[in-house]
Amino acid sequence: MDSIPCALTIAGTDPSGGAGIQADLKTFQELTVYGMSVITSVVAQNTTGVQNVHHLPVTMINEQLNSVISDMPVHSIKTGMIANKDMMQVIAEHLSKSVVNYVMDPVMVATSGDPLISEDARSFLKQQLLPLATVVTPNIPEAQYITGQSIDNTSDLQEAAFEIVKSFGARAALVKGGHLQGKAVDYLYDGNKLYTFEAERFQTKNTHGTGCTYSAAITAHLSKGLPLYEAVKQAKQYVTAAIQYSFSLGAGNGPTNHWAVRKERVEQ
Ligand SMILES: Nc1ncnc2c1ncn2[C@@H]1O[C@H](COP(=O)(O)OP(=O)(O)OP(=O)(O)O)[C@@H](O)[C@H]1O
Ligand SMILES: Cc1ncc(COP(=O)(O)O)c(N)n1
Repeated sequence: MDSIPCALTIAGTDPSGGAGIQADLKTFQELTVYGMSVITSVVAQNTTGVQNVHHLPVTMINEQLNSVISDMPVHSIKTGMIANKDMMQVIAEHLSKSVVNYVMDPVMVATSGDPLISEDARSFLKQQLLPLATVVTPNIPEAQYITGQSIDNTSDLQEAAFEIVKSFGARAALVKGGHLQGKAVDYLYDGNKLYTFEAERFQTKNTHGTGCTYSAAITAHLSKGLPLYEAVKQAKQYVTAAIQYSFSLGAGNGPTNHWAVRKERVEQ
């Protein structure tokens, strides 16, 4: 491996800086990983919701991928918002040739409730992209869509993690319990073992970009060569601190705080 760990995010943008490409690059930077990005859609959004979306032509997404892959070392890849099936097809072609870890955040809807991908993209994601993933990181609505089962408690979360690996072909599934009550519990199933990651729940509405931050932190740790369990463990610590100290910025759901982890490290 080259001396500098390098990670690539393929996702949409957030000009307010809380989610999407911007959240991913902040996370990579904070975790001392060299960050690179391929933009799928330019999204006019902020803490209150999505105002407009402009999808880049598929040829442009393909060319961005070629530019990065032909020249730069890529030690891990994450995908976030991929709005339509055509985009997914071209991204899947690149991913199927790649041998590096692939973290799939199956982004479907923003925290604000605005849909971010089309119906046909959802089904393509489930059938074609999921089997390529080293780990997929659905929240509850996304895990419900993938499995077709409702998730009301932690035992349903565990079942969903098993199901996504056994029936849908992801190598591992991290099903996130952020949308339940009580402790913030997530389950990772890697085909052999089920792991539990538990943290205190903070009473805050400022959760814009938590899913992006978490999956980007996992990607960063994987590009440093950490095994999956350790990468998720450290990423959970990162996202928990980023939520604990999240910013009350904007009129809606404020963003996560990427300095929080550094601040905690300094204070220890
Ligand atoms: N209020 C909270 N306090 C502590 N941890 C939380 C809180 N809300 C969510 N989490 C944790 O944050 C991570 C992201 O989980 P969540 O289920 O919210 O993902 P998501 O829905 O994809 O995020 P997003 O809000 O960006 O769409 C998980 O580890 C979850 O347990
Ligand atoms: C470009 C982009 N990607 C992902 C999300 C989801 O993040 P969240 O659910 O936290 O709003 C988003 N809002 N925008």
